[in-house]
Amino acid sequence: MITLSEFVYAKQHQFAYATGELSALLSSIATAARFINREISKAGLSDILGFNESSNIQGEAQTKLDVLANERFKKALISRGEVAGIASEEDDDLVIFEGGRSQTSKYVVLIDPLDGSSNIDVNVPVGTIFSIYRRVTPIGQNIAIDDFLQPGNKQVAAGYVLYGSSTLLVYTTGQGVHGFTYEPSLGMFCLSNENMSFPEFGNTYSINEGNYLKFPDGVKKYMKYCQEIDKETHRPYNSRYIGSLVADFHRNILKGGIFMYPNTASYPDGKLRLLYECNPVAFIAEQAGAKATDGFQRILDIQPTSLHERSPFFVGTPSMVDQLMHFLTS
Ligand SMILES: O=P(O)(O)OC[C@H]1O[C@](O)(COP(=O)(O)O)[C@@H](O)[C@@H]1O
Ligand SMILES: [Mg+2]
Ligand SMILES: [Mg+2]
Repeated sequence: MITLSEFVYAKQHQFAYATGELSALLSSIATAARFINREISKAGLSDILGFNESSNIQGEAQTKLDVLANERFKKALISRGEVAGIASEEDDDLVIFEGGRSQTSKYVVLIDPLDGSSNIDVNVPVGTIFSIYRRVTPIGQNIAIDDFLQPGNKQVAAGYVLYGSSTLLVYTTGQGVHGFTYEPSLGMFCLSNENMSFPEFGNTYSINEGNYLKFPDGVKKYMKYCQEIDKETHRPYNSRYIGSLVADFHRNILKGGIFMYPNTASYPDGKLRLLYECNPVAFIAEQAGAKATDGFQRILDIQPTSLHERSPFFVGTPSMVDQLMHFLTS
């Protein structure tokens, strides 16, 4: 078995930047993920379920696990010298690390500490999503918002952790997508899925059909297309929706398929957050041979303007995204 740090070390010559920095960053994320995995696996026996008496800047009630995961990832990233600061779904503003780090450390991390919060209390898979950039502000100056508002095509690494029937950490640095399964008796993430790639063909569509009446016409037409009977094109497709982006995406990267969260009447700009949900998942998707768009442009080319901005998100098997785009643009 090859552990995460052994694999990253062996591959470090592929990482465009200084030796060891990436493995340090990934191992701090793995450390926090191990802790969260332990808390989730025994959640029913502890008081970790339910809501905290707080809400985040998006007005969403924070679950206790949202808050715990946020604190745990911050603690793990602060303990490393490479990170100058982070932005998190659960923090209204940037978290600039002290002790000179803001002037000297090279990386910033954007994170969704707990993805799929609505599924925590019902024992359905949830995740963590992270995105890593090199700072643009010169060393010696304090990092600022511009270091975080970089387009997704500038990411140096991205990944997710899926806390499911088994726990996986999946990441990319732009040289393919690799998955590591948590081995509890070793307490380590071990290589289980090297060079992951989307199957060429997909027959699963994933969308919250409960919002059907609120969807743009193009999305409604595409859903009808998915539901039509046509043996030649393997339709009707299967409809699968877990309600945790990480879990829905992970199923599709293994089996093929398309995930869609359009703009709706309730979320005119979409629900998912560009910086710490759409961009990292889009980077992984493209590295695995898939496509990711907001319905008009490549997600990774969007120039962000605010930390918690939302975006419509369509990601998956290229032929399925192309078919959707045909309905969205015609
Ligand atoms: O319940 P809805 O509206 O379908 O939304 C589900 C989506 O919202 C999310 O839960 C948002 O993420 P958070 O749980 O991190 O806020 C996604 O994981 C998921 O894809
Ligand atoms: Mg999320
Ligand atoms: Mg979240």
